[in-house]
Amino acid sequence: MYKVLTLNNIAVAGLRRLPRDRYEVSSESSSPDAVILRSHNMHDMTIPESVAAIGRAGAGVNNIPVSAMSDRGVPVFNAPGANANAVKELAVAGLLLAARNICDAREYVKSLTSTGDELAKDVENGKKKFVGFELPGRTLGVIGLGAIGVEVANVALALGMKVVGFDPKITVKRAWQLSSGVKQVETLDRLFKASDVVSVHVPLVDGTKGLVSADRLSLMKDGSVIINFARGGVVDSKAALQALNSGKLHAYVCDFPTPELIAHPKVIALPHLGASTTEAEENCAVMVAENVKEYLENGNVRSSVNFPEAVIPRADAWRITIANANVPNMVGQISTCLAQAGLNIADLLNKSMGDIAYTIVDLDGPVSEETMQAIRGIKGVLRLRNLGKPIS
Ligand SMILES: NC(=O)c1ccc[n+]([C@@H]2O[C@H](COP(=O)([O-])OP(=O)(O)OC[C@H]3O[C@@H](n4cnc5c(N)ncnc54)[C@H](O)[C@@H]3O)[C@@H](O)[C@H]2O)c1
Ligand SMILES: O=C(O)CC[C@@H](O)C(=O)O
Repeated sequence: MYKVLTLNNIAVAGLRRLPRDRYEVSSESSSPDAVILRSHNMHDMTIPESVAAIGRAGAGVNNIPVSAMSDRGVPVFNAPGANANAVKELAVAGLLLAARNICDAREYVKSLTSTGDELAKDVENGKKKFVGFELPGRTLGVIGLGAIGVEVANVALALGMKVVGFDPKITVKRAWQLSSGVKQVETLDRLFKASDVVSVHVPLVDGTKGLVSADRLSLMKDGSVIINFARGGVVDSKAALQALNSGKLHAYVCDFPTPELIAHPKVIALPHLGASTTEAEENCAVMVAENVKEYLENGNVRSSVNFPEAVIPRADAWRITIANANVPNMVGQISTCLAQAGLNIADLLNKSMGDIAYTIVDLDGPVSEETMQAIRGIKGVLRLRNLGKPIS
């Protein structure tokens, strides 16, 4: 029986992918084989040694100690693209909320107590305070052209906007998806100078902390808009508040409220709602449950943020998997241990990503505990798993 600890509500459609005859899924477990979560902060918890895999039912992994897990030979899986449409739709909604002053206008209408002709007068008199702007001809700058950024850029073009994008590490897959109408800019400063609206879609890592800074905001035209459905830390919120006060910014739309942001009348803050649709929650849960199951049962790695993609279809063989430091002669030493035990290798795959290498070995006989100990003793081996024969 595999034990899976859930740290947030995970859509039932995903949990159903973990059959009850083989999986015990619970929100309390002291020795789980895997953890599945959404935004729970794992940095503050002690992660049991039993954990062999972590699955993030979403895109961002800044709530998970990924580097510490790599040191332990534990893959962290996420669900790339599974919530991109949901975030795109909310980013576009945010753009329209800001452009047409919809939140303030709604507040105004809610405040009206008049009726009949008086109400009609209040409506007509009040609306001049909420005159907005239209999108065609305005420029949207998209920072981060990944699963979400590409969708936001493409839909903005369809709405008649000019779109400029910045992503020095755009993948070939995303470049193919990006409309040819999106203009690439070479530097962030150029993007800020060119844009009426900037939307950020980058992960929160050291290099993106405070990326939307006072200096960059100062390059924008007066009355610009920042949209942040990435992470709170990507925008220097003090600088954003100052820019709102000076009129440099017309609005700051963000999914990550702080008391200061909530208190400001020009901030449109939402409760981390980007991925909160039934469809996105199900897509993420299904993708991550499938990938965690595939790793637990077959050792295959798909969509991990710290492990290389590594898949060997399951044959009628005994399988071991080894996560190790990406240094020379590891496969040689592992093969020697197996040869000394008289085991014949039927198939072997060795892949690496950064400092981590991962090896799947299919053998024509079972691996004894003694051989497992010998492999575990090789310097650089981080984690060894004996998966036996496939579950029939
Ligand atoms: N509000 C929400 O509910 C919600 C939902 C999903 C994702 N997110 C956030 O959005 C982020 C992006 O999601 P995604 O699915 O598009 O991820 P993704 O990995 O597909 O795309 C991220 C892109 O950012 C680029 N990038 C990284 N650093 C950059 C930098 N300094 N400058 C420019 N580009 C840079 C990468 O090359 C990549 O193409 C996630 O990491 C997460 O933090 C929030
Ligand atoms: O799980 C959520 O609701 C938010 C997910 C989102 O922040 C992500 O990074 O995918």
